Amino acid sequence: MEVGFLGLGIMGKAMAINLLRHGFKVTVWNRTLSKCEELVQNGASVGETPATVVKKCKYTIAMLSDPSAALSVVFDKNGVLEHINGKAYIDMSTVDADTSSKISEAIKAKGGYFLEAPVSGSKKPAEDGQLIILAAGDKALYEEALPAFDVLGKKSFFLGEVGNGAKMKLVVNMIMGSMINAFSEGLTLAERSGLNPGTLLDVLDLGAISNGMFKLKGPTMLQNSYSPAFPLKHQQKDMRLALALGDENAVSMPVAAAANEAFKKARSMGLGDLDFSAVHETLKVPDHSS
Ligand SMILES: NC(=O)C1=CN([C@@H]2O[C@H](COP(=O)(O)OP(=O)(O)OC[C@H]3O[C@@H](n4cnc5c(N)ncnc54)[C@H](OP(=O)(O)O)[C@@H]3O)[C@@H](O)[C@H]2O)C=CC1
Ligand SMILES: O=CCCC(=O)O
Repeated sequence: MEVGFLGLGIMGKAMAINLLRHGFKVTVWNRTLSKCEELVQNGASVGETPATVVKKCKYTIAMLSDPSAALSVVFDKNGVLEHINGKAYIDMSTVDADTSSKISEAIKAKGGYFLEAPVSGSKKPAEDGQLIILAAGDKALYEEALPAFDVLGKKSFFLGEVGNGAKMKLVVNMIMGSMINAFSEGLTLAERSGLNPGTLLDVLDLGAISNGMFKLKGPTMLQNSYSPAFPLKHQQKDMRLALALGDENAVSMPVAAAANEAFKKARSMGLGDLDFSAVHETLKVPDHSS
């Protein structure tokens, strides 16, 4: 199976390498061209623009930072739309349902096929082919894409009409962003009240709220180490988009709103490119209010 791959950031690079390792022929494109070099060393070809990749490949996957990047790669000059007639486009970026629907409508109007397929799971699951794929849109395309999804992920869900994958992803990340803030507050409270936060990690791990994220991020947060697996700026984008979904549906989300403020504060402190667990640093800023 020959696939195109647009966007070689933390996730896209790992996913494209995985496809190559499993025998897929992959043609890559990235806005910053130098990031294609490592993929070429792994056997990929390079396309000069999104349009040339789509022209060459029957299926093209995208993994881009946010709604504005996802729209630009499709609609701009030399973008996906130029050669989409008869071709398939699978956008795995985390965006909102409106963005996904705009892309879907434009692609279908030009005679192409569209599936949204955002993922749960971060850098390591991407490297290991252990993502959770949240697909929606063209069911026939979903079935054709399963050989690729089986390499990229441990489980794929088909969620119905375009937008449902985006919404599911935003709900999951809204929960995750709220949880990391509660966790960070707990670590800080333990430390400031004279407890050993390492012992708190052990206690949490034995109880009902034990989870993979606390296990993975707890030790590195205690070391103030935030090498990016999931960049904080993307987590804040997901909180913002999830809160907008809450607005549309009149769902009150005070916990998520507070978590979003913490991520915004972290971004204002210049931490946007670090891992999302760097939100922990916001609690270290002295509070002069008392
Ligand atoms: N990291 C993670 O753990 C996870 C991330 N996601 C989601 O996956 C997507 C990618 O995340 P991740 O790989 O971490 O992000 P990165 O920031 O590492 O990569 C972003 C990619 O988008 C490209 N890009 C950004 N703006 C534009 C633009 N205007 N035009 C074209 N290309 C653009 C970047 O190109 P360039 O190299 O030129 O900057 C890069 O290839 C995001 O939507 C994120 O929310 C989903 C699950 C987990
Ligand atoms: O969008 C990023 C999600 C990260 C994760 O699921 O661990």
